[in-house]
Amino acid sequence: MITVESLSKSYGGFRAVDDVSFTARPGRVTGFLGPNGAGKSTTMRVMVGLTVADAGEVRVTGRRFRELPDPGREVGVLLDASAQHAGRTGREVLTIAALTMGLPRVRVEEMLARVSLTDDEASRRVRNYSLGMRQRLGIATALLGDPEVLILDEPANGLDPAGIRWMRDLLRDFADAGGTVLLSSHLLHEIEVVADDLVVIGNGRIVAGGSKEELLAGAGTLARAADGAALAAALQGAGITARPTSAGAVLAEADLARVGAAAFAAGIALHELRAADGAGLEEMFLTLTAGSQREDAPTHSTRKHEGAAA
Ligand SMILES: Nc1ncnc2c1ncn2[C@@H]1O[C@H](COP(=O)(O)OP(=O)(O)OP(=O)(O)O)[C@@H](O)[C@H]1O
Repeated sequence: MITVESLSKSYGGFRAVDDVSFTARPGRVTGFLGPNGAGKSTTMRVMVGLTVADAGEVRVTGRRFRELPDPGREVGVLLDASAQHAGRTGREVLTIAALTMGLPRVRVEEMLARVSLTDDEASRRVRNYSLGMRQRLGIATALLGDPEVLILDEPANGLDPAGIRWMRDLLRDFADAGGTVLLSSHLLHEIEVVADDLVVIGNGRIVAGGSKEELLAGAGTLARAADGAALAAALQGAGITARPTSAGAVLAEADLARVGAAAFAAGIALHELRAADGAGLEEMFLTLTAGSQREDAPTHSTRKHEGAAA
């Protein structure tokens, strides 16, 4: 369990994190979602004691991080996969971490196997690792102490599609075994597939939170017709809040039957009518974080890091 209460952090006069509160629960994968610069990394750094908050506090398994007697065995952390010492081999990185935590060396080999780093790769220096290999090594370090909680900042960066699938399965298994997972991303699709709960942050403030089902249920109905503008106008005429999406459809805040009936009454043939699901979630994400998006146009594939995948 991770509990964040009224957390605030400013840099100079700039409020990077503004009165943020949320909970990440055991047995669930919680996706921490927001555009670049929203405050995700700052919040996570405060969680693990790397940044001091101005106000509020974070409890991990009931205690502040600095009060945990054996933090590596309770919380697995991956904030920056490139922060490992470049001159050490992957196996050395894990061995040092294992020794620090008082774990047997056999655990190192177990973790290398768990993250699919081969013997040859484990013997290479980290400076020669690809970003995806660094992420795998970072995950291995996070899992080393068999923690209850995982805190991962953009863990899918640099992973290829098979690696992203592997990461999802790993996080799912971890949560299904009763663990708490908090993972951040600025890519909605990456989070949408794996997360049970979502916390959306924009401009340092929480703008939405809840289970994915709850958020999807509030996402409405997606309808498409030859003339999207005419459809939106007809739905609005019927008292339904409706707006065109970036993909040329209309997103309506009403159930399927009401939207279908309104289109029928207006003599508009629908090409598509379905629960908004992911499309609605994407619209919701862009709307909720509109004030903090860097681009006016809804660019869905904003990729900060090389190799980041949707
Ligand atoms: N040490 C610092 N000094 C000054 N400003 C900072 C510092 N760290 C973060 N910020 C600012 O705080 C804001 C939030 O940054 P943060 O890294 O938490 O965002 P983020 O949501 O993790 O973004 P991204 O998805 O791009 O990683 C940004 O505007 C950033 O420039």
